[in-house]
Amino acid sequence: MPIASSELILNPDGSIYHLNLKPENIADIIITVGDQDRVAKVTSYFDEIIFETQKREFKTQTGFYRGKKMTVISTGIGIDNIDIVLNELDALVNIDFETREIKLRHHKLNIIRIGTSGGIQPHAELDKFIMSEAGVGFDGLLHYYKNDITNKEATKALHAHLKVSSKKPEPYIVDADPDLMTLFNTDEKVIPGYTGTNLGFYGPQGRTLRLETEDADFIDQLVDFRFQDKSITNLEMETSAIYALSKLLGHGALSMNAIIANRSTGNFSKDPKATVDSLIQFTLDKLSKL
Ligand SMILES: O=P(O)(O)O[C@H]1O[C@H](CO)[C@@H](O)[C@H]1O
Ligand SMILES: O=c1cc[nH]c(=O)[nH]1
Repeated sequence: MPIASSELILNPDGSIYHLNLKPENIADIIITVGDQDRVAKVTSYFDEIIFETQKREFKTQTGFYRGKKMTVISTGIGIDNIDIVLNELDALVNIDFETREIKLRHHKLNIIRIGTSGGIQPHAELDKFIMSEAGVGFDGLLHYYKNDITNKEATKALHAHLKVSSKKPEPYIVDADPDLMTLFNTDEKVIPGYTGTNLGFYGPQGRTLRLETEDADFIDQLVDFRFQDKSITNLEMETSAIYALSKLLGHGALSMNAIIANRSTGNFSKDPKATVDSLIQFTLDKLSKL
């Protein structure tokens, strides 16, 4: 059955609705960044850029780094944009836009996020790189999809540990791609950890400016959580959904996080741009060996 034009929406030029991309515009290695200005920072290290486009916050450039074809795309901030970016990237490789049918042979992408994040454990120090071994989702997106892809033991341990308002979405934990983790984990610069993802920067990450939060000890509860030898090291706003949708759609995913704030010490990086630049170069070097 062809997918209806209200569901798979194509622009008049045949590109997909939000991303403005056609299947031939993307590589199998996809780097996602939140900030649209970070796209050009990544591709400034490319040997060649062969394609670029932008619609809203979704800026894309495709090119070659050390002979490897890669696409860099900005997702903007938040889980809602990840739902769009992951579904549309998958459609580009796994749905035939002419027939609107799902292709018989599955095409796998490797999706690597280069993001910024706030450390919540003392060892998630400013300007370090956290490799997310798992995404801990407080956002609820996964519950809108039929799924059986969570790390069940870790999720169960988190449910037993957390004491928060029942009005909040049920948290879920999804593991990173093991092959991508092996590629990135061989470097002393990398700190492995579980990355908490939530649907806001202030209240949902336990920040109070003028508003009081419900569950005032939420971050303390996250700091104290342990599963085997794992702890939640950092918080940001995309990783859990990237991991969840990648796993559901059969793609590999890994999230790399530049720690620019540390919530346990109350400090912010003196030079976040330099830290992000260093993570970009580190990630590109690793991906050139994929
Ligand atoms: O720097 P990026 O990749 O946008 O990531 C982090 O920064 C934004 C919040 O400032 C959120 O998107 C969060 O996940
Ligand atoms: O604390 C932080 C820092 C960056 N991004 C976030 O989402 N949280």
